[in-house]
Amino acid sequence: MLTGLVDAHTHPVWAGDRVHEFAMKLAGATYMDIHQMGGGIHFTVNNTCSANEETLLSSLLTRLRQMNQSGTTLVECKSGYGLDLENEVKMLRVIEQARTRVPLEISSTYCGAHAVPKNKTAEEATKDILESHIPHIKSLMSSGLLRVDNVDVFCEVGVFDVAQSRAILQVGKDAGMQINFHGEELNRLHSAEMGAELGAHAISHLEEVSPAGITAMARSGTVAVALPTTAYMLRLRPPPVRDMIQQGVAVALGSDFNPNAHCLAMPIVMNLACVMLHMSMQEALAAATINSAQALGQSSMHGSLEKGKWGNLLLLDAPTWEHLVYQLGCHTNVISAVVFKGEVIHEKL
Ligand SMILES: N=CN[C@@H](CCC(=O)O)C(=O)O
Ligand SMILES: [Zn+2]
Repeated sequence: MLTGLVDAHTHPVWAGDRVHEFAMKLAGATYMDIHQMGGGIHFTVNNTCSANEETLLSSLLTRLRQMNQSGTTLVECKSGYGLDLENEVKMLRVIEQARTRVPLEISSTYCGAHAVPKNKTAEEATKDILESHIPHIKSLMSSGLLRVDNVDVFCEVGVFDVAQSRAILQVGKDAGMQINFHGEELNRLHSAEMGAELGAHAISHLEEVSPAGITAMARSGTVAVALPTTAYMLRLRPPPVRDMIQQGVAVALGSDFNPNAHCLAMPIVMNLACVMLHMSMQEALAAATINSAQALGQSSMHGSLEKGKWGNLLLLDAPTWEHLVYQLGCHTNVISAVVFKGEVIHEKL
């Protein structure tokens, strides 16, 4: 028996797959080549803006149920393929509706600063987010129509710079959201230091984090969310997880499920973390449970089997728990049942 898995970073609300971009990347295109050509996030934004709420909800529920069957009992879900206020709120509403339809806990994230919309500069988009998006979302939160747990930005060259990201994250925090953002993925911008200074709960990616950034995160108690599927798909240098652990940073794991990294299964992520990020199986288990719960500010009720916490657990059909990590791609055979809040919600056929 193991505690339920916690997926600390996903983008599960979208329409239109990007299998054609997988082919382009295999032929040598980089993530940013495709993004700058108007593909990548922009391709998904076009398709997601054209989709209605019912279509988005239906595909989201299918994805969440697949996560359930792979052992996930708490998952972070981002908006970020709307970019304009109307479509960002549409995505957040879809996530809100999913909360009562699937037996798993959702931590929702407003990620309106996921890319710069085609008709705006980054500066204009930042102003729009600060003056229009966040105040509107805050009012929906106050009136009980939406619960939004986290605020996110993609802080990257060609997307939002450190000053713009700082402003968005601070205003999101002031509106009652936890700071949890994409930093130091493709270029070293020292956003880890900025996030630590703002008291970020978590920073994801961190492939390019500096030693000073690691020290700052250790000091502020900011959780590092490592995303091995992204480093694998994009053939990036993996984040320096060993240095982080040694410096006392809690490392969590996320599937980063999105049209670029189509992986819903935390046991696969744990295997990749062991091989690519040099984590032990015990470290990967802590990262995919209690540390991920901490990244989402939910470790008091999730992430371990303890008196007073939710009864979220996996029953395994294997000689030892390590088989969940070791049997790459066979996790649905290894998991014989998933229990959420004390109820069996999935059983192996
Ligand atoms: N890096 C930014 N965001 C996502 C990718 C989203 C996409 O490519 O659609 C990530 O975490 O990997
Ligand atoms: Zn992401």
